[in-house]
Amino acid sequence: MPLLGCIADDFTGATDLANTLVKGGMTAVQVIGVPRGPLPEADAVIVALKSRTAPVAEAVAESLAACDALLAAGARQIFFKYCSTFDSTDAGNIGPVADALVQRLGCGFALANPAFPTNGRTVFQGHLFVGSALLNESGMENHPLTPMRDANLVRVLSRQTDGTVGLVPFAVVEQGAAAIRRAMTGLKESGRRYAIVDALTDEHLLAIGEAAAPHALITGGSGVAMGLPANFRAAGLLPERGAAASALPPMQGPAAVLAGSCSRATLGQIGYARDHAHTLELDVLARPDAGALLAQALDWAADKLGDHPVVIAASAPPEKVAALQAKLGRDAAGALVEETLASIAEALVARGVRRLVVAGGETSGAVVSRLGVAALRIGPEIDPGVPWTYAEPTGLHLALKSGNFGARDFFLKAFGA
Ligand SMILES: Nc1ncnc2c1ncn2[C@@H]1O[C@H](COP(=O)(O)OP(=O)(O)O)[C@@H](O)[C@H]1O
Ligand SMILES: O=C(O)[C@@H](O)C(=O)COP(=O)(O)O
Repeated sequence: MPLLGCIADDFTGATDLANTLVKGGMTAVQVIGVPRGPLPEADAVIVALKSRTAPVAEAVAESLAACDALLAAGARQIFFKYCSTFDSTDAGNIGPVADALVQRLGCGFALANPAFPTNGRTVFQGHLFVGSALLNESGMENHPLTPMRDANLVRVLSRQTDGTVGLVPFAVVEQGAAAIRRAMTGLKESGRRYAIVDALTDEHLLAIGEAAAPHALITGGSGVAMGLPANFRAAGLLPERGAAASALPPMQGPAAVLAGSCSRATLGQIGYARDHAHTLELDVLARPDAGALLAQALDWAADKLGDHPVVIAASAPPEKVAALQAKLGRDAAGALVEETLASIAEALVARGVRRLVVAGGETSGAVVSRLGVAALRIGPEIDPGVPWTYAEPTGLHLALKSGNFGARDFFLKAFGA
């Protein structure tokens, strides 16, 4: 019976959250899509949805179905995981999904906190920073699907909900868990449905997690989940599990990287890979045809597959992304690239690839769905927020890298190359 039931709005986000919980000593399994049968045995079950950019009604319906399955399995607390850069549009989907969950759980209130200080995401006076830049000056203003043009999360979330949004500011968070809990209770009693909670450090996140122990619903990035294992331990529900929480079968076999993220970090990682691995950069704009791009990639990879990774990227800088979107429309451009990379993944696995890194949340969703993966067991961390996973029933090792995560050498380092 899971202690914590999680609903993640994309697949990389789900592994990021699972990774945090495993590091905190919980066993965690990521299931792909709304569970249809019995849930796997784990302290935390993370349902990975591809709902971040889905139509609002679909995102809400799937999230509620996931919530119902988790509650039916006995989950004691629900966590709604979204991006540490609050990826969403004014239409949603963070607000509408959170609204639906608040209503389903009858809790009237939830905190909202995307901070992830280890990866440079902090929240101060309700404003989200990426490193030293405000969110809207961090490169996220150019995201292909969810451009973030306002760093004030109170405002951003207010535009997505008919509830009201308050703030638990830094000065309160600094005082620790009891003060944070009092502030959240005060906001709830004054009619606020949400509180954006400031956090600059892991200590802040641990205090927020402790303060939220009695909450039915927590919403945020993986950072705010850091404090949750201790709550279950303090309640006598979670035994000490040590390293057993992240053990996976041994990894071996041909290696590949597929990149569909156009984030600054991923573009940098592709730049590094150019000098250290066989790297193919697909020119989707010149040839917007999934079948032709698949044929090109397979032809190129034919004599290169082996223990040293091959890297195949559709990623492009903002002006090229904008040009493809102008030609095809935003959603069709994204769907074409996702279809292309999913087909390449399927063909590479058929040709023997056993270890695969996928860069990008939407991209990972497309690839994992195509590969027929039902669940991911979480293994050791490669870089903050990105673990190796073991995909069942396919027996592949997969690392789903959030677009913005990972060091510049991530695509080599993941394979020890
Ligand atoms: N060259 C390109 N032109 C237009 N869109 C692209 C291109 N390359 C990738 N995309 C799309 O951009 C989106 C990137 O989103 P995602 O995979 O979630 O990355 P991130 O993790 O950085 O958010 C995907 O829908 C992908 O298909
Ligand atoms: O919280 C995060 O930043 C990640 O877990 C995440 O959700 C990233 O999504 P993508 O950048 O779309 O991979």
